[in-house]
Amino acid sequence: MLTIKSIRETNPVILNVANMVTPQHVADAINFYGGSPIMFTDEREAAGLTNISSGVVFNMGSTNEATLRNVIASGKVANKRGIPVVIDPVAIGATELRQDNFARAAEAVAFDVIRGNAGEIAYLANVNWQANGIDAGNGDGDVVAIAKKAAHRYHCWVVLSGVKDIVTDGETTYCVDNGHPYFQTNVGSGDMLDGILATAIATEHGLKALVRATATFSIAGELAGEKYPNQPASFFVELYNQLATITDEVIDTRMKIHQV
Ligand SMILES: Nc1ncnc2c1ncn2[C@@H]1O[C@H](COP(=O)(O)OP(=O)(O)OP(=O)(O)O)[C@@H](O)[C@H]1O
Ligand SMILES: Cc1ncsc1CCO
Ligand SMILES: [Mg+2]
Repeated sequence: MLTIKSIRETNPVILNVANMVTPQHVADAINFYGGSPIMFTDEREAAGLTNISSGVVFNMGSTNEATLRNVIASGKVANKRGIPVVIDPVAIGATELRQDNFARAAEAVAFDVIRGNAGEIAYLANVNWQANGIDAGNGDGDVVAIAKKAAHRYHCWVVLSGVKDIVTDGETTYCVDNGHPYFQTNVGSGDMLDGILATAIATEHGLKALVRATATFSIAGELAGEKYPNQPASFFVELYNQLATITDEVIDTRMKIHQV
């Protein structure tokens, strides 16, 4: 089982192609959870940094031609070395450029995990959904079916986040029922989850590790929300405190997961 102790002992280096909005949030989340974050922007060190990493995260939130090259260069090395790749198709429904960029990344790189909200994963599953920019938006599709369809299409694990998080390999599917509405109030909580997931599977590769990491992040948010029930910004700072101090006992007690 993935434990907090094993994550902290492993202290895996997690390489990030970040977006321009939330790199500090992502670095802090990885660091407080027990990983060692590093960001880069120059393609000339993509291979060198991937070589020293145990997990990579590609956030497609503000990609340009240079960052897309970084994703492909790092992803190819990660695939060759068996280093897990997490990709976040931020707002992929919004523009054709985002869709082309994701397709180019998918053509060159095999992903271990796609993590997105319902609007993003619905786009990848070819299911009609009214996404709202970076936010999930509205749709009446079944999120379990959508996540499974995307997992089959890209041959990888999918974590579809929201009020309930769906974690699937396309066959075995778990629903995580923990969380707090203030996650949605804060920009970048999904990006932070990407880093948490990479840190988890860099420590222990498997669907169960992804499920536990997803629940851990949501439980940290529940605890933060209990401390600051009416202060969404304080919630976000407290989320870091909770990530830094959460224990396996608390996770075991509070975790609400079921197979669907
Ligand atoms: N209404 C909610 N209730 C409980 N938990 C939520 C809620 N909305 C989101 N979460 C949690 O927030 C985290 C991020 O998921 P979310 O779907 O908001 O990502 P996102 O839309 O990609 O965010 P961002 O683009 O701002 O980074 C997940 O851990 C998820 O469980
Ligand atoms: C606001 C925003 N724009 C591009 S990425 C990002 C952060 C949420 O992913
Ligand atoms: Mg997002």
